[in-house]
Amino acid sequence: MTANMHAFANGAELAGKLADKVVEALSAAIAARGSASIAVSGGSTPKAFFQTLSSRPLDWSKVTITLVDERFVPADNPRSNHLLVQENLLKDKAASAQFFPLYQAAASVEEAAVIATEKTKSIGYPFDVAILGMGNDGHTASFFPGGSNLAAALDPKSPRGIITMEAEGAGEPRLTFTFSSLQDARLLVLHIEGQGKKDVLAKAEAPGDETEMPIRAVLRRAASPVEIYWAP
Ligand SMILES: O=C1O[C@H](COP(=O)(O)O)[C@@H](O)[C@H](O)[C@H]1O
Repeated sequence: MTANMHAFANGAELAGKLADKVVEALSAAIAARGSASIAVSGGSTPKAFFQTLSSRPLDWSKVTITLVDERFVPADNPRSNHLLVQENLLKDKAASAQFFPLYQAAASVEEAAVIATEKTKSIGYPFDVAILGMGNDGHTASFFPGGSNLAAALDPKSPRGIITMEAEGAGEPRLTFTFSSLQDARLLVLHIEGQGKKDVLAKAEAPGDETEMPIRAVLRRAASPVEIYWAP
């Protein structure tokens, strides 16, 4: 489908411009439907963007925030995406937003996925905004090459909701929204930084199997245009 590249001089400039774009999309959703939703990624890339976004004026009490994916670890674990969002986004002006975690204190990751799917249904689809990241192995969300549930995660016929993923490169078992849940977000962003990630993107844009670089599913088949935000 369509991908539009937005390149910036540095991460701070990117964080500001991406926050502008996201606030515009969330404000439009509130004006049109009375509420707004955003699914965000974890990892090392989004920290500065989260901090910038959290300081922006908006009726945050009408905004629901969730995660694109999560590790099967509680929120006090340093590797938790929830913790990253808690410390960098759910503060300042954005403190009044509602947050839906994916991690559930269930006996198994499978059970947690069922509970999280049920709980996040009330957010409503499509998401107004989904911000994806990308790993150096070409994964996005928790769609990992060689992942245990990769085929189901990428299948456009799989239902919206959360499924489990285990993979060599993933560390802990993961919880991830399916491709069908994310690909039609009203604003669909791929946020990457560094020359290395730009090179990975170029490889993903070349011919090759989706399962080798699952970000290809988004670049090739997302219903919404993919807005790529990049800085060196
Ligand atoms: O495992 C994950 O990694 C990706 C990319 O993370 P980064 O550290 O390279 O920015 C992230 O998008 C995803 O949400 C996270 O769970």
